[in-house]
Amino acid sequence: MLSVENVSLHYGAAQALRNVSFKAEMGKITCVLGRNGVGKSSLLRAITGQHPVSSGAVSFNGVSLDGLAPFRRAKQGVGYVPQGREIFPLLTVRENLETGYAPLKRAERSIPEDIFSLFPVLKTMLGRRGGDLSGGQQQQLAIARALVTRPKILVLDEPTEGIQPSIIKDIGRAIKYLRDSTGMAILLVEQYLDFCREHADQVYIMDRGAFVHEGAPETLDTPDARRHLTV
Ligand SMILES: Nc1ncnc2c1ncn2[C@@H]1O[C@H](COP(=O)(O)OP(=O)(O)OP(=O)(O)O)[C@@H](O)[C@H]1O
Repeated sequence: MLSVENVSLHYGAAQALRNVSFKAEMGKITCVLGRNGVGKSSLLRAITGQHPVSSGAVSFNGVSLDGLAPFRRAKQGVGYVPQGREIFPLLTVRENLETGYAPLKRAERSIPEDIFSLFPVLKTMLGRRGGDLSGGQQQQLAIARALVTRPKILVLDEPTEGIQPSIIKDIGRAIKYLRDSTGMAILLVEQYLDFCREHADQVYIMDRGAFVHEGAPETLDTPDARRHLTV
């Protein structure tokens, strides 16, 4: 499992995470909810190594990730789908997928076929440039690219943001399939309450850089939880 213990993170003098601790278990979908700017992306940056933590510890399956560069975390099995997708617009879909080879040994460098079962549209668009895809197709490509790295934990930053409902459904189906078929851990941050309610096994709510609520998805409907989610 992924374990985050007492992590704080600063941007200069501004503190974005305050002594955050939580766990994301294998074979479970863990969802972190919160309003704009409460620190959700910062939490994922701390986990993936995109930004250094000021204090605290992050480990995955007993291996400390502290101080490791992002590509070394990818080698440990941390797959990242960043906010805004960060597709390479001038590379083709196939080339975007192949950037996921970077942490793999030469013999492992192939595109797993089940990516195309999850997201069939990608197979028909392998030769198209990433920048020509719709937002929803780019999100599917970003998830597929992370899957090429053979992650043991998939970390997604607001995967439903700006995406049409039919593709949100496909993404929901995909993460459930991945959880059930591979037993990987899935950690996602979201503002979209219904998506978390429907798919999460465990939810956390973040407010001003700290967790203020933890429980099963049904607990999202309590007044205490709602207080931290309404704008
Ligand atoms: N690179 C940065 N430099 C300075 N401050 C930053 C930086 N990135 C984020 N912040 C600040 O840190 C706080 C947490 O931001 P973060 O992006 O983690 O929030 P978030 O919950 O992911 O929000 P959103 O839903 O808008 O992505 C915010 O106050 C934000 O303005």
